Amino acid sequence: MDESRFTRRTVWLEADGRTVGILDQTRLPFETVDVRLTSLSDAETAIRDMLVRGAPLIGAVGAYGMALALAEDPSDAMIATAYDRLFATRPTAINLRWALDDLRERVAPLPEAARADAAYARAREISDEDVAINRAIGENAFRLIEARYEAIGRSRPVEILTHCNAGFLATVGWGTALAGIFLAHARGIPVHVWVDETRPRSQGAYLTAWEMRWAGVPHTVIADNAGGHLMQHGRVDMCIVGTDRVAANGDVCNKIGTYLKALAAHDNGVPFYVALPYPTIDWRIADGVRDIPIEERSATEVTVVRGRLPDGGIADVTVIEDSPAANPAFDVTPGRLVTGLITERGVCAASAEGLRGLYPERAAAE
Ligand SMILES: CSC[C@H]1O[C@H](OP(=O)(O)O)[C@H](O)[C@@H]1O
Repeated sequence: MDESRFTRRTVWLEADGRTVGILDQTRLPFETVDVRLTSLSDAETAIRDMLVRGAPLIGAVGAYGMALALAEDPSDAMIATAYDRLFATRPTAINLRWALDDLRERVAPLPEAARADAAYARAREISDEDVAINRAIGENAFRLIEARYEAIGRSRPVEILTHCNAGFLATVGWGTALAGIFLAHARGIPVHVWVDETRPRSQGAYLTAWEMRWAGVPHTVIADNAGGHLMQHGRVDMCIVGTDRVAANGDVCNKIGTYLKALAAHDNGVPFYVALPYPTIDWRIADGVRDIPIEERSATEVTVVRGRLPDGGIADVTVIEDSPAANPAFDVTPGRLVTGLITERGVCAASAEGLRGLYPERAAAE
């Protein structure tokens, strides 16, 4: 298998060693457009306006954003300014804070002349580590899919439901929730993926479906409200989703609508898995439902939809007029509704004990 297909750079460093390249995900699936980031402001805009999105990818671009800032001005004041401006772009995905904390800790002790190079080098390390971690998550998820295939007597494809986009577009490579699906398909285990469209930004319909077509994985896009019905009628063998922050008690924050899928899965005895790399764990939050900050995005994301016109052009169309709209971008699923957390180290219960068992050194350090 040509694994490079799944490590398409969603973020990369240009040959000049300073300019940062990204795939503009606001244009997918209608157009494939690369954008060059050359300043702190460019990185801020890219994250805030979701040209890049997905917790691990936001973390990697945040790291490059710090490097871009220090290339402009390597002062202590710029470290603080860049940290605050990048941190403020999106409040929920913990990977952004994790990356900014990491960069600040590494560059602050250095002489100003060494800071930019060190920041670029660390941003590259974070990016490369993300690809490796997600590949490991994929292997652990693959084993769950393979076991499910055996459990159904290898009689038909494994039916997997996913929400939003947690594929390679949400990371630097491989993805989290989708990594195991890519591996199962490539290794000849038949799978079919129910792709929640995931309103209002439609990351499922626009991005996950694009990845499924890219990888040749059989899939069907469904309205967000269809998943419960499919589970009720035995059409789903397992759910696998990504996450933007997992609290120390195992509560899972993910795209709005995830909690409703978890409730339907629990009610119908469908295993509900969440895939995540270690930077997505927030050891400082004891109760995710209570304490994870939920991003409120613009109501226009609900009232305006991007699509292709009959003449082939792309346009944003207002589909809701003259009424107020609300747009909480995430919700939190209690760990009791999660069958297991799939990490690079293995699968554990969505609980404080489960997480401490996989990451004893990190739990102790916080
Ligand atoms: C692997 S993290 C993917 C995660 O991020 C998405 O949020 P957004 O598209 O708003 O950045 C969504 O919650 C996905 O599950």
